[in-house]
Amino acid sequence: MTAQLGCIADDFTGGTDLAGMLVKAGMRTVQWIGVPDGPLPEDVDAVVIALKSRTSPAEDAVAESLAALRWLQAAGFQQFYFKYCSTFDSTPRGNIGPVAEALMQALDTDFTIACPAFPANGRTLYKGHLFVGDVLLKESGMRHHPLTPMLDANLVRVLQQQVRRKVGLVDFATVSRGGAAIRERFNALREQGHGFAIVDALSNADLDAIGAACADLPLVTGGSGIALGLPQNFRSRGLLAANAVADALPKTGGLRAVISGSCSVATQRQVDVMRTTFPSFGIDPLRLARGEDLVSAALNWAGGHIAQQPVLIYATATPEAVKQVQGELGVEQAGHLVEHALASIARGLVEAGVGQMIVAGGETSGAVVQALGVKGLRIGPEIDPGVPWTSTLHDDGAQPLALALKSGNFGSEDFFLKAWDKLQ
Ligand SMILES: Nc1ncnc2c1ncn2[C@@H]1O[C@H](COP(=O)(O)OP(=O)(O)O)[C@@H](O)[C@H]1O
Ligand SMILES: O=C(O)[C@@H](O)C(=O)COP(=O)(O)O
Repeated sequence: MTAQLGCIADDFTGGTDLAGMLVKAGMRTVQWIGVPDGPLPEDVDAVVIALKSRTSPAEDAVAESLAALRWLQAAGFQQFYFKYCSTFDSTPRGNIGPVAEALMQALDTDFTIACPAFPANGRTLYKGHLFVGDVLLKESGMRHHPLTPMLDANLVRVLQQQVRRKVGLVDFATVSRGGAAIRERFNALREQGHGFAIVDALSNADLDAIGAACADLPLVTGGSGIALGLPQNFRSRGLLAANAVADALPKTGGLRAVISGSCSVATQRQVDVMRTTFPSFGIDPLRLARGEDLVSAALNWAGGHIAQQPVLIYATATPEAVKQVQGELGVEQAGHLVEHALASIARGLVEAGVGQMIVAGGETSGAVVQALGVKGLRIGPEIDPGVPWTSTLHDDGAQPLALALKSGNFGSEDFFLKAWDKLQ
């Protein structure tokens, strides 16, 4: 049996996070970059179509998500999943709400959940409030995100600003009573006219219970955590092969590089740690804006170091530095300028023999993967929760590239140092 869960992710790191979770839970999963132009491969239980729609204009995000949904429906998928960030990255305009509502309408369903919880990475929800580690979302590093600063932790309120349908809550008291109680609450909310339920979750056991309660929902929306609980629904209906886990990657060699465009607290730390022992090259957006050819400069510099050891090329900066750059260039212009430069550098590095590359940052990964012309990814072993190694899929027999698309917020501080060992 194939084609059980059809997923749409709003960015590429989020896509690999979700795909890695599904592989871990026993679903054979392929990730496509953008809407596929071919048929569904055989023996695939889940497909993740990764879009770069998190920060695009809402109408573009909706149109792309609907195109992805149409492909998944044509491929025979029955249940659908909209994956967004575990820190609910969005602006008051969206895109979580508008995309979710458009998918509901296309699927002719009047109810879904919204649950970004990912306890293994410290994202928990209590009484509708999202915590990142020990603090509320609005007190976490996400308040300084360059593109989607999150200033409110109450997700009922945040989502309500983005949608027409009413948003309700399934609180922890209900979640802790298990799948049947959660399903009852879904029904009650639906009868009261709610279209969305924010669902509390503090642990993986809660995610399992929520997953069980979602077995019959045509559309589930959330972070990657909820994906832990869904495969069991297909397994208990006899729809998954018994020993389906396949996280082995083809062998890749080549030179090693890290490209970092995330400015998250976690990535700043990871960049600092790598800089202390490995050659590194910083990209200054203001110099880019003045027209300096930092792409060639970075590639020339890398050529002198990379044969001996992994190199780091980064735009990662503190919130103060980012604010100053954005003040001079504008938020979007600064983002695009940096993403474009890092993507060109990544392409140059691959042309120069890089075969194993880590990219930090969702938007940054999107730009890099598009510049490399990557169409699909096979999912490999997990480096840290939410970040698997992947290898690029090619239909022309080309040598695959090992890619780790690291969500800005994820990974231990030695992530850029330890990740390579997981490829052996
Ligand atoms: N020094 C900088 N100044 C301004 N913007 C930057 C700087 N460095 C990176 N950026 C931009 O910040 C954004 C970071 O987003 P992203 O790559 O998604 O990281 P994350 O995964 O942490 O959200 C990108 O658009 C990137 O180009
Ligand atoms: O759910 C998550 O936190 C991640 O999978 C994710 O979406 C990553 O986004 P970025 O932080 O923009 O990399």
